[in-house]
Amino acid sequence: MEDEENIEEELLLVESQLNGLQDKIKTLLDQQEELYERQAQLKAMLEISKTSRDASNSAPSVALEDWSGKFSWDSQADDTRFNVFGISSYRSNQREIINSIMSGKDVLVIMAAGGGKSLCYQLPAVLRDGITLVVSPLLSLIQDQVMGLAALGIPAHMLTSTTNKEIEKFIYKALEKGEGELKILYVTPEKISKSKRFMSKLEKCHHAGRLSLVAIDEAHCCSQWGHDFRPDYKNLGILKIQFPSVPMIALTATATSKVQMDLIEMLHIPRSVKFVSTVNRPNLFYRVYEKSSVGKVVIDEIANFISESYPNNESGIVYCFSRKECEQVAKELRGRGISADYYHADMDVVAREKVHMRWSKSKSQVIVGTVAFGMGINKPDVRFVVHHSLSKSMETYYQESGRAGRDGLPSECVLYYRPGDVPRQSSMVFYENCGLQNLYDIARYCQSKKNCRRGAFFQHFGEAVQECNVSCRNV
Ligand SMILES: Nc1ncnc2c1ncn2[C@@H]1O[C@H](COP(=O)(O)OP(=O)(O)OP(=O)(O)O)[C@@H](O)[C@H]1O
Repeated sequence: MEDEENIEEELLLVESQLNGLQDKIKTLLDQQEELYERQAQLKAMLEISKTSRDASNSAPSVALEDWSGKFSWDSQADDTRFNVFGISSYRSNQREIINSIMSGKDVLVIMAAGGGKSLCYQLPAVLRDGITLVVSPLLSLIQDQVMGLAALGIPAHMLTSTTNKEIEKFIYKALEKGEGELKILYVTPEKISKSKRFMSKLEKCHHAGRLSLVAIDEAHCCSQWGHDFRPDYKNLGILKIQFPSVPMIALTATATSKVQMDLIEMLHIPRSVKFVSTVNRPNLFYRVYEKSSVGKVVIDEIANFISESYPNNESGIVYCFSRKECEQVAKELRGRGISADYYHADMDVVAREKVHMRWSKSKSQVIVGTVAFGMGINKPDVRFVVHHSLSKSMETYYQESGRAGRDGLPSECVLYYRPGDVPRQSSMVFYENCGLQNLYDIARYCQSKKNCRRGAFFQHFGEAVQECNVSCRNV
C-alpha cells in the first residue's frame, strides 16, 4: 500500500518534470525557428548584396530608362496585341519588356508561371521585320506554341527531329533566301549545339539582316544551380557570340539571384535589362499536413481531400517520391473511386503521352507522377497539387506546386510531411550542388508553424516580404 503511494507520488513528480521539459523544448524549438528564419534572411540579404556588387563590377551599367513611356511603335503594338493576339490590355511588366526589346536591348525576364511570358517575345516577333528564333526545351511545349500561333494566323514553324523533309526545306529556304512566310521558328537547344547545317543557314539569315530576335524560353535550364539543368542549354551562349547585334530575350518563371547571374554570364548578355516580377501567386493556397507513418492512412486522407473538395472531376496532380510509389498510390486512389493514372520515367514515351493526353482532356482526374511529370504541362485549370512526400528543394516545390492555377483561379497546394521522408530524399540529393542545404530549407518550410507560408518563397527568391492578405492555412 505504502509502496503504491510512493510510486504514485514519484509518478506525479516525473510527469510534472516532463511537462516542464516539454515547455522548455517548445520554447527552444520556437527560438530555433526564429533563428533559422533570421539566418535565411541574412543569407538572402548577403546574396543579393554580392550579386548586385558583382553585377555592377562586371557589367557596364545599363542606363535606367522608363520603358513604360511613349515609343514610336506604340500604336502598332496596341493594334497587334488586340487584333492579332486578342488581348485587351497588358499585364504587369509586359509592355515594358516589349518596349525594351523593340529598342534593341537584351532582356532577362523572370515572371511567375501563367504570367504571360510568351507574349513578351511573340508580339515583338510579329512587329519586327525578319524571323525570330525561339529556343525551347521540350517538343510538347513547342508543339503547343506553334499550334497556338497558327490559330492566331501567325506564320510559325518548328524544326525538330519530328519535322518532315518538306517543312525542313521550306524553313531552310526561308532562312537562307527569305522565301516563304516565316515569322517565328522554334527549335530545341540540340539544334543549336548539334546541327552545323542549321547554324550555317541561321548565319546566312543573320548576314542578310533577317534574324530579328532570339528568345530563350525556360532559360533557367542553362544554370547548374537551377532546378532543371539541361546540358545542351550550356551551348546557347554561341548565339550572342555569332549574332551580337540581334537582341536576345531570356525568360524563366524562377531564378534565384545566383541563377540570374549565371544566365547572364552563360548567354553573354551582361548589359541585359532585367525584369523581375513577384514570385507571389495570390490564387494559390499552401498547406502542410502531418503525414501518418501508415501508408493507407495517407492515401485515405488524400482520397478524402480530393473527393470532398473536388467532386466534379476537377484536375489535379499528386507528386510521389519514387516510381513504385506512384504506381501504388495511383492504384489505391483508383480503389477509392478516383480516376488516377501514374506517370514516371520508366514508362515508354507513347504510354506517357497517352496518360498526359487523357488528363489534359480531363478524361482522368489525377496524374500521380514523379518529378518526370514536369516541364511541358500547360493545363491551365489544375485545381490542386498534392505532394505525397516533400520535394528536394524550395525551388522544386515552388515549380511543382505552381502547376496549379495557371488560369488565375483559386487552387490548393498541399504537402504531406513527415521527418522520416527527409533521409529518403537526402540520398538522392547528396551529390548535387547545395543539395543537402536545399533539402534542409524545404524541411524547415514543412516544420514551420508560421501562418503565412508565402514568406518562405519571398525569402528563398530574395524578394522583399509582402503582406499576403490571404489565409494560407497552416494545419
Ligand atoms: N495581358 C494579358 N491579358 C490576358 N491574358 C493574357 C495576357 N498575357 C498572356 N495572357 C494569357 O495568359 C496565359 C498564360 O500565358 P503564357 O503561357 O505566356 O504564360 P507563361 O508565363 O509562359 O507561363 P508558364 O511559365 O506556366 O509557361 C495564356 O493563356 C495567355 O494567352
